[in-house]
Parts: sequence; C-alpha cells; structure tokens
Amino acid sequence: MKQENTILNKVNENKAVSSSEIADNDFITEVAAENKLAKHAIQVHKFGGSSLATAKCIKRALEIIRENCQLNDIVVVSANGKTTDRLFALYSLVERTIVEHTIQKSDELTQAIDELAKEQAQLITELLNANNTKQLLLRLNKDIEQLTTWLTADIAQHHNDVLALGEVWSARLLSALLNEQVCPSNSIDSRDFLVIDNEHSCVVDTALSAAQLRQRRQFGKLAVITGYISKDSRGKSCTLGRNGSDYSATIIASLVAAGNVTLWTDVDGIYSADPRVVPSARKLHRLPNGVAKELGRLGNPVLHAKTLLPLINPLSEHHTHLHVASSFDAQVIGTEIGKFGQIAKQELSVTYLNDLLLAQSVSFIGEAAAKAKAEFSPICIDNQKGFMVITQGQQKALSDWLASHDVEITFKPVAIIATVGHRVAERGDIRARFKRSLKAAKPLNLVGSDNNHSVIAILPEPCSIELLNTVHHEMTKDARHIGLVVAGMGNIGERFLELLPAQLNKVYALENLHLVGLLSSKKALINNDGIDVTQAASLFAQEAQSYDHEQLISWLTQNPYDELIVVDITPSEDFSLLYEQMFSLGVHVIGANKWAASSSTAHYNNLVNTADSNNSLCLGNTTVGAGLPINYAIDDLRQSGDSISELSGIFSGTLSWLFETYDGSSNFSELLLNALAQGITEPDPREDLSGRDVQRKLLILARKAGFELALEDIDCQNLVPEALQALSTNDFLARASELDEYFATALSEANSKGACIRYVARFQHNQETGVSAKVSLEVLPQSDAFANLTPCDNIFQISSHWYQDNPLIIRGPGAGRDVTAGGLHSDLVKICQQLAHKQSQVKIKGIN
Ligand SMILES: Nc1ncnc2c1ncn2[C@@H]1O[C@H](COP(=O)(O)OP(=O)(O)O)[C@@H](O)[C@H]1O
Ligand SMILES: N[C@@H](CC(=O)OP(=O)(O)O)C(=O)O
Repeated sequence: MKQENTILNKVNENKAVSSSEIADNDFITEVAAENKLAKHAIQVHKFGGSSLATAKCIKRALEIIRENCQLNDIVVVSANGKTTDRLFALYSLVERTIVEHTIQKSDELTQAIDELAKEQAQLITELLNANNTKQLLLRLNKDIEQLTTWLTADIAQHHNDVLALGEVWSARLLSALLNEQVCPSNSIDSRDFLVIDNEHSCVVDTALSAAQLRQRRQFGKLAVITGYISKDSRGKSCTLGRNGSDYSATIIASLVAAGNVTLWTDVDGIYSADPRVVPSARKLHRLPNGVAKELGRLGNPVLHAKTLLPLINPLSEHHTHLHVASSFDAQVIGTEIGKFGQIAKQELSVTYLNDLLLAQSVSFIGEAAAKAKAEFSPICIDNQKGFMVITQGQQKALSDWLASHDVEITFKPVAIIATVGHRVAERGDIRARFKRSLKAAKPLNLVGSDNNHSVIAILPEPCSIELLNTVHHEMTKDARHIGLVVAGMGNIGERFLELLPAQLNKVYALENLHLVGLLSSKKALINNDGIDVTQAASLFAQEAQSYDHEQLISWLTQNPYDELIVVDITPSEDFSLLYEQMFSLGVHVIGANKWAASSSTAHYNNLVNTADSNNSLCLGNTTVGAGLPINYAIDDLRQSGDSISELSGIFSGTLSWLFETYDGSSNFSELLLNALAQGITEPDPREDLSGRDVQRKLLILARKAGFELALEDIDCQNLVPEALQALSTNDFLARASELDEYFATALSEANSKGACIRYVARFQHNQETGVSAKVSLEVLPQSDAFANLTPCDNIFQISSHWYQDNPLIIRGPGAGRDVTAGGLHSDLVKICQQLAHKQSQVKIKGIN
C-alpha cells in the first residue's frame, strides 16, 4: 500500500494551519499549493476496531497514516477493539437491572463502567504526552459521568448516545496522537454533519451533509472522523448498524468525491470464505462491485451490507475505488473492489448467516410479494412457494405489517449458506455443484438472488464450520488464477505465442492460465483482465508502452493472481538479474535464458535458496538442448537416487552442424559464412566458436546433476585465434579465412587415423580425483556415438551408478524455433501441473 509521493512525515516542515470554510476544490488546491506533495484526489482511510484495539495497533495505524496520507485526506475510525460490544453490554445490563430490580447488578454496572474507563485511560496514558494525557483524561472523565447519568437516569432516550462514545473516544485519541507525532489534525464527530432520514433505511441527506462536512474540515489539518454514527433530521443520534463504520467511510468518500477508500482491518483482503475458520480460503484479489455488494448483504463481515451503496451510483461520473487491506501487514496487497473483466468475474466465494427466520405467508406469493420485498429487503424470497428469509430483528415488524393486512404468518428458525460470484445463479453447473456439496445438510430450498450473483441454500440447522469447509472446498477446489507473462518477443517468443491458443484449448493443466503480460526489452503490454491470445502479437505491436524494470517489479509486486509465471525468452543478462526479486515475490520463472543458471556460484545458490524459501518454481529445460528432455532426465535420475558420474556430448547445434558438415572439400571459413547466411550461427559466429556457450551449458547440467562448480572450473578451448578475438564483427568476418589452416590441419590429421573432429563437452566426477570438466575440439573415432549426428543435432551422454557400462543417450535437434518453443510449453505445463497440487493455508498477520 505504500505510495511513492505522499507521506505526511514531510508535512510538519511546511504546515500551514488556518481554519476556514471552503469548497472541496479550493480546499484541495490550497493544500496542494502549500504542500508540494499533495495529490488532488482525496483518499479516505478507515481503520476498524481491530486495527485500533491496543496501543501497539494504534501506533501501527499511525505509521500507515504517515506513509499513505496527505493533509487533504480523511481518516474514519471505529471504536477501539470491542468497545462497542462493551457499550452494548452496559445497556443490556441496565435493562436487566430495571427488569429484575437487583442491587448487585448495579454494582456490576459500576464495575463494568470502571473497566471501560480504565481501558480508555490506559490507551491515553500509554500513547500521549503528559499534557495531552491530562486533557484527554479530563474529557474522558466527563464522558464517563455523562455515560453514568444516561445509563442510570435516561437510558431509553440515550441508547445511541451511549453507543456513540466508542467512536468519539477513538477519534479524539488518534487525532491527538497525530497532532503530537505526525501532522496537525482535528477530530470530527460525524453527528455534526452526517444527516440520515432514520436508522432503518439510513438514507443520507447528501447536500446538507456535504455542506456541513465542508464547514467542519479545517484547512491544513488531517480530519479524523467518527465512523458508525450520524444524526437524523431532528438531531437525534443514530447509528448506521453494527460494523457501520465502513458505510460511514464510503458515505464520506461520496460526499467529498474521494478517489479511493481503504478499509484497514485485521485481514489482508476479502477471502473466498471466513479465513478464521476455513484454512483453505483464497484471497480474492479483485471483486466486481455487484459481487462484493452481494457478499456484504449475505454476511461477509468485512463488507457491511451498505458499504458499497454510496460508491455505486449509476448516475455519477465519479468513480471511487475501494480497497480492503491489513493494518497488520500494510505492504501486502489487499482486495480491490471495482469494475473488472472476465478473470475477476470467475471468482467464487462462500458465505453464511445463522440465526435467521423463514417466514411463510400467502402475502409472499405472486405479485403481492413485491410489496413485502420492498418493505423488508429480505435475504431471499420465493414468490412461487410464498416464503422469505429475514433476520430475527425483522420478525416483529413483519408480523405487525402482515397483521395490518389481516394475513397469517409462520416463522421457522433457519440459517443460510450461499455461493457468491458473478451471475452464478444463471450457471447450471455451479448450482448443481453447490447442491451436491450440501447433500448432508438437507437444505430446505435453493434460491437464486435477484441480481443472480448468489445461490442461497436455506438450512434447517445453523451452518457448521464443517459444512462451510465442505461447501467451500467443493466450490473452489479448482479455482486458481495463474497469470502468464512472456518476456522476449523475438523468433522463439513469437512461436511460443503462436502455439499458445491451441495449448490452452487442449491441455487441461492450463485451464486457469491467462496471458496477462508481454514484454520486449523496451515495451510492455500488461492487462490484468487478460490479453487475447489469438491476437497477442498484434496487440503488442499496437498497444505496448515503454517501461522500465522498476515499473515491472512494482506491477509484479501487486499482481492480482494466485500465481504468476514469467517465461523469459530473452537473451538478456539484465533481465535475468530480476529473477531474485521475482522469486522473492513468489513469482515462478521459466527461463530459456542461460545467464541465471550459469551465473557465479554465490549468485546461483542465492537464487536457488530464494526460490525455495518463497515456493517459487523455476524451470529451464530449454537452456540446454532446446526441447530435448535432458534437464528432466538428470533431475529424474537424481531425484530417484541415482548418482551421475559423467556428462558429455555435443551441446551446440551450430558447432554440431559445422563439424558434421566440414569434410575438407571447402574451406572452414566458407562453411562458416554459409552457416551465418542460413542463420545457423549467432550474428557474430565467434560467440559459437568461443566455446563459451557450450561451457555455460555444461555448467548448467553439472549443477543440475548436483555438483557445485563455477564457469572457471570448466576448461574452455576458444576456437578463435587470439588475433581475431578483439575485432569488430565485420573485421572478423573479413578475416575469417585465417581460421582455415588450423581446421584443415586438425581434420587431415584426424582423417589420417580414420577419425574425425568434434567440439565436445565433458564432465567427470571421480571419488578419488574429484571433478574435471572441459569443452574442446576432440579427435573421435568414426564409430563414436558423437561422430554420426544429423548436422545441428545435439547429443547428451550420461553415465551414472545405474547407467555404468552402457550410458544413457539423448539425441535430437538441439536448436530451432519449433522445438525450443515446444520445450518452453512443456515447462509451462509442468509448472501448472505442480501448481494445481499446491495447497495453501491462510496465514494472516492479525488473525492467525
Ligand atoms: N470472507 C472473508 N474474507 C475476509 N475476512 C473475513 C471473511 N469472513 C470473515 N472474515 C473476518 O472478518 C473480520 C473483519 O471484521 P471487521 O469487523 O470488519 O473488522 P474491523 O474491526 O477491521 O472493522 C476479519 O477478522 C476476518 O477474519
Ligand atoms: N464500532 C462499531 C462500528 C464498526 O464499524 O466497527 P468495526 O469497524 O470494528 O467493525 C461496531 O462495532 O459495530
């Protein structure tokens, strides 16, 4: 959540404090003029009770504000921890005392008030300096006196005034602390500006509330506003319902046209089920508005039922983003709620509500049902069978309403469990799966919601944790979004993309894979909603934008997928230097790029450890032998318990072609230029002739086989004489004939013995002598396995404990567009197969 150019810790340097009544735009402009770092769109940050529960939590919230807020932003707070629960408890205690006339209950009341006061006083003393502590304690004492009067003398009148105290204390404390440590701040009691019609419908008087809020905000001070409370048009305190501070935050955001609302809580996003009781719950990175609204309606505690209402105004041009993030782990990317494309629309989640009532009446049948629905907004209604599901709190009002129509009604206690997702009620497969998963619970009915974003099962018994887990497992077991980024839009990259659509259609393991990024060295096309694979190359050509590595890492850090795979088809050492950051972000890498796997021992070991400790997978079968399964074979032998003692072969397609073809009938240099013209060599053929590429490949395989060695441990014969090594490419090509004599001599000497010349890589491990490795031109008998290859083919020979006398040989095309792109697809399928088996358990700072 950290943003680059905000940050209140700079504010103290250029604070300008003057109170005035100004329009929001003026407000913003003036703040911007004073504070060079000010953004123009206001952000609202709401801290829930769990984020303000203890002094430690409040300090954490303070740091989040320091890092993420500017003076023109707004902070909305809930009561500290469970203060609202405690205030409710006081109220219930008083009610019982009145009913039962018991003396000891009033002692109990005094004790409960004392405890509450002590808790608040402790937060104040622990957090504030002496002067502020004194002032806030004085105000707290006054409030406690007032509270005691309300509770003992006039409880009926002051129910909501009592409940409001939690938010008032919390805002006052945070604001004082901000003043001391971060920036000028003032606390605002939302009852001084927020006007609703009544607690039942909570419709906001927008014009009046916005105007009054404008008057309350003070220029140059960060406003800390109480959540949860408001007043009605007669000036009476109201609440917005339990957990209503989220709703306060979005109302306030709509009043000031904020750009963003962040709900800071104890969980780092919205999960596919309650993560406290469903260990396999998945984070939903992006939730479409309608689905989020439905989740809130059906009991998700992070999203109060009304939270989204102020933000989804079809008439408004203004769009406010909503995020859910963890105040315990502010760097973790949370859930974003908004308008998203197909990938986000595939998410499914499961939610439940206990303690409900199934109300049955003829008034809920046919057209008459519309009236009941409009009046009571039930959780669900079936106007064919004549029932609706309501909360227990609605029972009396519904009975009264029907009595006035002279109609009978029956109530039955029920619970609901629902699967929620974009238009799920229209999907027969999801309904069927949901029904199957509920078999043991014997649901009374299954009902689709009006907006089709949920299927609701009505249960005769409360929903158990076991049932929740079973249903969740069934609904989400194959849910996983894997993002694919392809880096390198060259020859092989192009072919890889050409093959991708068919692969996605036919390979089951790729079911949840979405192409989301295409990168060349300078340009990038990133689309979180997916890039059409059938038009990938042309979309890249038309839409890619310039980027740098910092931007790429920042996107990778925030990517909204369960897993992300980067396929590196670049030859770039620079790009390979990003692997470590990628691994530390849990990103998986498929590399055709040889740099990382053949880098220094320290760097390589570090990469392997970083990947391991972050559960990042890394495959690079195509770094050696293109699509030939050499890396897999070595891995397989090692993992099966075999030990490899020798690795040898011809690892370069170019050198294979040159020496298989070179028979002395023409000069070596003519052959070389011919190979260059056919694209068989690198643009500068010295890259092939130097043997470096073969040396790197041997290093990669030896490391795969379990040996720790470095490039310098492998002797490398450079076939380019020293005199030609430092020339420009053109000068080298012009003087290529200087190579001829050396090769002509080598060939004729070999031929005279009935032998041939080949450029061979050899690695040996011997218990006594240790490791020896080299790549060089060798004289081989014509009968040697390495002597009779189809030009361009590679050959790999492995001797091991199991393959001692008769080595294992893998042979075939070791380069080429199709086989390399195919090898990369093979790696991709392997990673996706492994990811399908990956079980992740939720671990959330704050709630675990
Ligand atoms: N599907 C879900 N996704 C995320 N959190 C959930 C879900 N269901 C239940 N929770 C729980 O809801 C709690 C958030 O409750 P809330 O009252 O909004 O917190 P706050 O005190 O921050 O306002 C978290 O502790 C979380 O464990
Ligand atoms: N304090 C109120 C309002 C609220 O929204 O709290 P929280 O953000 O902790 O859920 C309540 O407990 O209902």
